[in-house]
Amino acid sequence: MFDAQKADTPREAVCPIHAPADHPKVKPAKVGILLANLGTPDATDYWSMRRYLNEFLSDKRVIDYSAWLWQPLLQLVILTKRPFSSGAAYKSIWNEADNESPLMTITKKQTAAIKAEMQARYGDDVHVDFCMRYGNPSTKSKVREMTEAGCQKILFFPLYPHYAGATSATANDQFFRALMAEKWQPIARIVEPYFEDPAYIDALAQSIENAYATAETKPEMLICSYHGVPERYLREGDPYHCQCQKTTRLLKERLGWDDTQIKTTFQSRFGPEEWLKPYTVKEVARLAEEDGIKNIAVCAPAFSADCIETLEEINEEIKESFEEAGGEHFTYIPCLNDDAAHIHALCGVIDQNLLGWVNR
Ligand SMILES: C=CC1=C(C)c2cc3[nH]c(cc4nc(cc5[nH]c(cc1n2)c(C)c5CCC(=O)O)C(CCC(=O)O)=C4C)c(C)c3C=C
Ligand SMILES: [Fe+2]
Ligand SMILES: [Fe+2]
Repeated sequence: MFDAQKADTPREAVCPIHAPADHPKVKPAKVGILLANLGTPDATDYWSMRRYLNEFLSDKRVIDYSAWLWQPLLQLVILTKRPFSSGAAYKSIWNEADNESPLMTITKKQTAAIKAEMQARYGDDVHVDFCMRYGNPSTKSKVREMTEAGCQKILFFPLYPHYAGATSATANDQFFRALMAEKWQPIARIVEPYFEDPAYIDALAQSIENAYATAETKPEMLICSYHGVPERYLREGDPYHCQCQKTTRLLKERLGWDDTQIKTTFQSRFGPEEWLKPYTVKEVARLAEEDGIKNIAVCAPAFSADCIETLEEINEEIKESFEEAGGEHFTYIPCLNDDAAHIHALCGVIDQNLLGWVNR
């Protein structure tokens, strides 16, 4: 005799007497771990670039101007030109072998490594996958897949060490929108920013120590170049700037350095507003011209994976700016990507957030 009081899950509590014969099959409960990154174009041609940039730059969390003012400018001016220039920049770093952008390739590798680690710890109780905020694979499609696979709980993990409205918050918004479409909404948790996590700081420090140990000539200064946001966002309450400054401080302390050896800068300014300063592209030129610094290293702690902003903007444009100003040696230190120490740090963050949901 069916006993609803003894049923383990609410789905089992569907009374067999009253449930119709075609009642959806109940799947064993699983926990979904959904990693999220920004998104990237599907290809470098004009229309693929336009679709991607349109979705990205129409997001009010990214550009918060009134749609009445912004949309005509975006559709009629920016999206007629930028898809060409950005497409050319993507072309210079494109992963031709897999016909995808580096951000996509690296996110796949990170997901596979985290999946292996999580399954070793928790077996088939966990289901690991990734989605993107813009473009493919969409957040909505992955939430659907996870629910379909029997995930009654989902841990959503935006792969940004720092909180910013333009990154973590908009990824979370998209996740919540996806949940709105679910008939039986899974229980959800969101992972908080992990920039202070000692294992993340340690992984960053190790990558810097390795780069310094193998550099031809030891860099005189390390530039921590973070993606910028309009300076106004800080005044309006976005904590991103403070979290970046703190990351550099924690890194400096972990490396046992002083203020002359490490510096915070911000890159990727877009549009006419003032963004967070100093701007990386100007600061590296100033260091070479005014301070006579010949040898620098640049790392990008705001990015969990190498992408257009690091491989093209830092390692091509910013490098050029340094060299044109008289700099001689420019070392780009890659993002943590799928380094073992990074995967270990990310899995540690996931473990903390799974407490009470799974047993080892
Ligand atoms: C225009 C406003 C933008 C804000 C604000 C912004 C914040 C922001 N972005 C990242 C991370 C990434 N941005 C990437 C690309 C990218 N960013 C913008 C604009 C803003 N970003 C544009 C227009 C683009 C596309 C490329 C271009 O045309 O210049 C990427 C890389 C994606 C890839 O496919 O490689 C990442 C990652 C952070 C962390 C951030 C604020 C904290
Ligand atoms: Fe960006
Ligand atoms: Fe850029």
